[in-house]
Amino acid sequence: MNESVILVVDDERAMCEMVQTALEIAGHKVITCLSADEALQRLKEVDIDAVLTDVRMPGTSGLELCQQISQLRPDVPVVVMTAFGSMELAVSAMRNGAYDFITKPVELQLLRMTVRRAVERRQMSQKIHLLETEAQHKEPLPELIGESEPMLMMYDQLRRVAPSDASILITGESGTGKEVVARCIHRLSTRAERPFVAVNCAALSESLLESELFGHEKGAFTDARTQRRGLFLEAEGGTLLLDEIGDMPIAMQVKLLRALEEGSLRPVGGDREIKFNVRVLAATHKDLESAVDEGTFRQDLFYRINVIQLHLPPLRARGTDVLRLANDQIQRFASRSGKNVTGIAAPAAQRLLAYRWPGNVRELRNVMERAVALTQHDTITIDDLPDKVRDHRGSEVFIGGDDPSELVPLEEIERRYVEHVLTAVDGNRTQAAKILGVDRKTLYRKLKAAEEEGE
Ligand SMILES: Nc1ncnc2c1ncn2[C@@H]1O[C@H](COP(=O)(O)OP(=O)(O)OP(=O)(O)O)[C@@H](O)[C@H]1O
Repeated sequence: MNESVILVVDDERAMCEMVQTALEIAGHKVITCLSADEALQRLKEVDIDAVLTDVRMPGTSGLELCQQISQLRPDVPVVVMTAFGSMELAVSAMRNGAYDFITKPVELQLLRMTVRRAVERRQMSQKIHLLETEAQHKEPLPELIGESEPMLMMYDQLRRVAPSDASILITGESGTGKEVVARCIHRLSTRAERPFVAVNCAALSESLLESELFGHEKGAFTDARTQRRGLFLEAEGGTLLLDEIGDMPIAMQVKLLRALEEGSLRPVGGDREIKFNVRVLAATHKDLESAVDEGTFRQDLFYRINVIQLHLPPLRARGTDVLRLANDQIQRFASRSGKNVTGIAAPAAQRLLAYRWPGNVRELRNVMERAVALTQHDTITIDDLPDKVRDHRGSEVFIGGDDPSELVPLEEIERRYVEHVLTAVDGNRTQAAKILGVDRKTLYRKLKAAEEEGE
């Protein structure tokens, strides 16, 4: 049992001291309070494992204290000390949420036993809660396919951050599923019943982007024949995803930051400020920190949107998720086209695992759509795969032939081998690091370098 903290509440100082000594001998840490109000304050400040309280006290009574703790901190067990013979008081304390009672004069052996039981109960229920939330956090999410270790870690993080209102920056290569993740955050947030709106900041010129986001008044510019509300106001109460934020023109970045800081915007051509209540998510495949260094992305905006970062691993780091995703796509495309295709033949599966997927899940989807359309079998074969996938030799060949033009640098061999090991262990980095004989930090560094190279 870890060292536990017991809060002892009694208006008699001598009683507090006696109980304190007895419990400290038993290895507990003890905090004493002379009133219930002081105890409630301490409960807010310190992680208390159990409370031991007198019932009759001036001001807030021990019974009221039981009631308040059972509402505010139902996880903290309360043991009441009642005078010998006042059984009714003990019963009403239990009705008010007390966990147990002991009678005064306190028998020290019994006191220690009762307190130990209360502490054990709390630690047990904490453990159960932890296990329950861990299990829940690691469960896959319905929108996302993938059970590899890096994806499970991402789901865990996503579930933790979704309910808060914080800005989240979703990073990852193109086609890794950043928009799907943004929708998922919205669904798990308190804003789920309100709109989710996404805009691609790279697709619009600066002036169009401003009117797209903030709206415009009628006649604000040549084409503005009618008034437009803009996406911020369309997303009112909900979530706005600013996709490809790394490509937002710098002048627009200034206007966006101002709007985010003030929680209000001014439509193009308008002269009034309109308040909005929108959670902003941003996504990018670019390294924004480097963009800040290069002066193409404003540092103040970076800090504003990067409160929490969720990183999506590239598909090549997700082990056998490639096959899970491929099978899902096959099912979709087969049922759409009415073809009877049910899976992937083993040699084709090997090629899918070896290929680097620079376009990630989007590229895989296109490859599977084509394969389902082409195949004349009930499983996808090597012949149904495009040349780039079929001919990719990936990690099968570590050393080329004798032809010097086929030989590759040592670094490339290392990268291929790291990927090969990661695929074999289904993306489990701890296991991969063990096999490779490096610590996890070194492995992370190597993966990051490989990821940057792949971009
Ligand atoms: N884990 C996943 N499970 C199922 N489908 C996925 C997953 N990840 C991505 N997809 C699908 O892959 C396609 C690309 O995903 P998405 O548009 O979210 O990627 P992105 O990272 O936002 O790309 P870009 O950076 O180019 O905007 C979509 O059709 C999406 O539904």
